Amino acid sequence: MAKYKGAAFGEQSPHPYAVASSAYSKMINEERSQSILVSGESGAGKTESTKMLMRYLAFLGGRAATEGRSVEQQVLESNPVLEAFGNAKTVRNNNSSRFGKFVEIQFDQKGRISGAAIRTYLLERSRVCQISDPERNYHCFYMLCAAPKEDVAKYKLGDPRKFHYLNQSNCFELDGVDDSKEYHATKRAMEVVGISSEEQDAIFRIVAAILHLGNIEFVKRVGEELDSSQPKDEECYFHLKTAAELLMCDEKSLEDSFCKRVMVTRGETITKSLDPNAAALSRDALAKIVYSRLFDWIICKINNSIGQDPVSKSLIGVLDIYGFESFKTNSKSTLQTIENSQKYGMMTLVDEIRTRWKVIDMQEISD
Ligand SMILES: Nc1ncnc2c1ncn2[C@@H]1O[C@H](COP(=O)(O)OP(=O)(O)OP(=O)(O)O)[C@@H](O)[C@H]1O
Repeated sequence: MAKYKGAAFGEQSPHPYAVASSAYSKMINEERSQSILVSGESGAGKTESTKMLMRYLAFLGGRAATEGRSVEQQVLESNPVLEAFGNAKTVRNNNSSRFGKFVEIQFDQKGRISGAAIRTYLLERSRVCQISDPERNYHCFYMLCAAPKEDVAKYKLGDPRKFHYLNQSNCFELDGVDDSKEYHATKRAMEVVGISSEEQDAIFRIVAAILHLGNIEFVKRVGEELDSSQPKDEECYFHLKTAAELLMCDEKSLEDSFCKRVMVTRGETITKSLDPNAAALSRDALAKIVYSRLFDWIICKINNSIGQDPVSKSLIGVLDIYGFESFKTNSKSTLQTIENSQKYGMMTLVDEIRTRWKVIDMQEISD
């Protein structure tokens, strides 16, 4: 680190430290905020490079250890929490970030770090309900299944192979990763970033509730002719009840929110029963929205704990964007759609998705 300090860009061998050093010097000398864009294919090393950039900025602008836990320490310590809830195993990377991240490091007049903010966007919500072999869902689900016995019993969990949102893929474990140890490490990191033990319990209750939601299957309601649905059997009713308990909501209302659709027209409210397929889609939609709101809440909590400097002089932003991927199911028409969107603008892409996949929710489109 010391070797790169003050060295001209290109003087030392290529390294993220050289980029961070150059951004810092420019910020001081030109009195202007700087941004570093970290881009590359999935698995190229963007997240690891981002961590190195942060460590180097902390080295240049950090405070002495005697001044208590610093902003830069907190930013670095928030990584395990972000990774537990926003990273998953993909074909290319066992710890792939499934969200974009912009970390803003704020500096004071003297070039010392005075605050920070983490902004995230476009978490891949579809992964919560749908995974393909040999990928995994978000790490936190497996960690919770591998938690100490009393926690597993409290959340009524168990073997991850029993949960539909996890067993669509045959991959449950990662080489060299012990999920039970990761569970403890994540809880420790949560504590460091200011998430209390009650809040941790609330977070894990939601994670467990999502797994229970996924196990509610629907069948046509007995004796009804038109579209209708109800949980398939006793086991499904158990998962419904457990999910309601964990989410602290009414079981019947939760069931109705899957099996019925309420439409409000001028002056009247119409309740329409849904068929089993539509009910399963409602269940998945709820799981996705709850998970993405949980993720946003965690980020917000971390930001409050780190603290921003409202009068900071300048900042260095580090953008760690999504890695590019080529899926097996990338059809020619999908690629054509993306090419068209580049030619004609974003709205073309949005419209094409709307018509081709009949999606109307904007968040679904961005996913
Ligand atoms: N500098 C490095 N030294 C050693 N190993 C590295 C380094 N950078 C990355 N790796 C290895 O490559 C893996 C993938 O890196 P990383 O998660 O940073 O990729 P990424 O580009 O952020 O991918 P994604 O877009 O999927 O999130 C890491 O888990 C690590 O094993």
